[in-house]
Amino acid sequence: MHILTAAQTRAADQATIQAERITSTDLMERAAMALSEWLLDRLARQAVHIFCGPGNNGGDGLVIARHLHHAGHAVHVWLLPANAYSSDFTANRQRLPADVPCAELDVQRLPPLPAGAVLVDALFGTGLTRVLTDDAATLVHYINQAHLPVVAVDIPSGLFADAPQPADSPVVAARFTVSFELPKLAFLLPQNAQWVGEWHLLPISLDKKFIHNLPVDNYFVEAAFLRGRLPYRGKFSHKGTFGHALLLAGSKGKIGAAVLASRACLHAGVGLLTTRVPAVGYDILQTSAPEAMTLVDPAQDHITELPDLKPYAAVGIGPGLGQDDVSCKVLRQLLQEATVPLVLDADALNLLGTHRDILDLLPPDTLLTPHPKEFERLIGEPARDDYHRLEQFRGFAQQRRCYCVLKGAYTALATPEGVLYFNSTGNPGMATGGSGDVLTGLLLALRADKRLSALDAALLGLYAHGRAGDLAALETGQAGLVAGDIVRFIGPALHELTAPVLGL
Ligand SMILES: NC(=O)C1=CN([C@@H]2O[C@H](COP(=O)(O)OP(=O)(O)OC[C@H]3O[C@@H](n4cnc5c(N)ncnc54)[C@H](OP(=O)(O)O)[C@@H]3O)[C@@H](O)[C@H]2O)[C@@H](O)CC1
Ligand SMILES: Nc1ncnc2c1ncn2[C@@H]1O[C@H](COP(=O)(O)OP(=O)(O)O)[C@@H](O)[C@H]1O
Ligand SMILES: [K+]
Repeated sequence: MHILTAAQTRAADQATIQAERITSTDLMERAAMALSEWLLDRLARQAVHIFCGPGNNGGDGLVIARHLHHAGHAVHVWLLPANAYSSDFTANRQRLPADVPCAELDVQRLPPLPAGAVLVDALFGTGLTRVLTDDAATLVHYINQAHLPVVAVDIPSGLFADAPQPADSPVVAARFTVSFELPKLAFLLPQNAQWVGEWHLLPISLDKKFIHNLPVDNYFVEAAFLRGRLPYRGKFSHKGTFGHALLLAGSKGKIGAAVLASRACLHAGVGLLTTRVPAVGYDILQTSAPEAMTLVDPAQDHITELPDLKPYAAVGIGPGLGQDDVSCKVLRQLLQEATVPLVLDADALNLLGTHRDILDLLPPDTLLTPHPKEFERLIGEPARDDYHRLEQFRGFAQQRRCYCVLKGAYTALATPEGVLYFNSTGNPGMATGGSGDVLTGLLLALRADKRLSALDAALLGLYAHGRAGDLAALETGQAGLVAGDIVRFIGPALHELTAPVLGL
């Protein structure tokens, strides 16, 4: 799915209006009708108080008021006074049945809101041009202080769709944000979670062709985008077909990371896996991942030597590696000698951050999987906010010609071309030690599979990792989920994305 800017969203509205030969009032009716139905599916008998601004977001609120009223709900409409109103606002103000209570707000004397009411925030949407002040700001504080459930129409009022706002700007804190057709960048960033709440998208048949042709550099990745991209396993395949991966992982006290990454790699369909561990990990790995071949390092506690790379189709390094100087030498040598795809995680990334000269050795198309703290160490500069971090991230992938992952609730992938793909799967149960090691193993298996491009391997891996976590959580609950549970569901998650055998 494309992630559009506010300006592109407006253009898509206009294109739809022209292509379908409808009026903007018709499109508003369609959008607000969909939102009314969303509300009607969830409302019991609560009174609904709808706050409407002067533009089309407020117009949506008026349409919603009409539909809820016709459905028999007690609705109160509150209008924010303004000098000018959009024409669709005015049209729908006239269409509001006379028996719906509707009043202009006097922000000096705001009415008490009844306990148990549901609030609908239709003050400002994508037309927000500046930070809210004066009456609008007072109203936002009043809504937030009511501590009642708020449903935001399109976007919480006061929040920019695709840019940061100054700290302490007034923004409605919604429990639900219900938007139309496509997600907004603002929904995907941790700094906005307190306002956006749980977000939902409603289809309103915007012009697909127009949207498809818009130049975008942010995408939201769902199953439909990936389904069928993982090639099926041909009848006469053998283990060589799926590649032989090498994993360098583990140090004393962190052999579990090597185990988790190895098991994930095996469950993701790798043909053969060799895992290099220090001697302390030999028994552990052979017992807990017997399908992996173990290549024991001469040193007891850290990996100190790089094995011959010739047999391998891809190499992963980092989980539980530690940051010993000798391991750093191994990393340096790997970057200098490798001619196959690389996956770098955890301590491999931390080592790149502390030995910045090795960064210049990164082979093109290397896949790096930092979480935000590791990313900060990697680039050596803290981000001002989540938007700034995304731009650092995009710039890093472009400058280093690599694929970089930024892990989180909506894990992002940046490509060497500077395009960002946000993953849609995963849940907070995965915020548990070892989940990232599982991702590394999974990605390593897909990078060892020569049938997949670097981009497809990364996108499929991120999606399948989150999906496996979602399937696991159905069984364990989120709190009960541990990283090993994710491994058990990698197979089913990948199966959902696999092309049908000889499918047309
Ligand atoms: N996407 C879709 O597919 C569809 C979208 N639709 C809906 O349209 C919404 C966009 O509507 P919109 O363009 O009329 O803008 P909106 O958000 O109502 O605000 C504009 C008004 O606010 C004002 N204003 C701005 N900033 C301000 C500030 N800081 N403080 C005070 N005032 C401020 C601005 O005035 P001005 O900047 O000129 O002073 C103007 O009066 C969109 O979010 C969705 O709900 C559906 O109906 C159809 C399908
Ligand atoms: N709230 C969340 N929602 C979805 N996925 C999450 C969430 N928290 C963590 N994850 C996922 O779990 C993994 C955690 O990785 P990482 O922080 O490297 O863990 P570790 O170092 O313990 O292995 C990442 O893939 C991340 O996207
Ligand atoms: K709104």
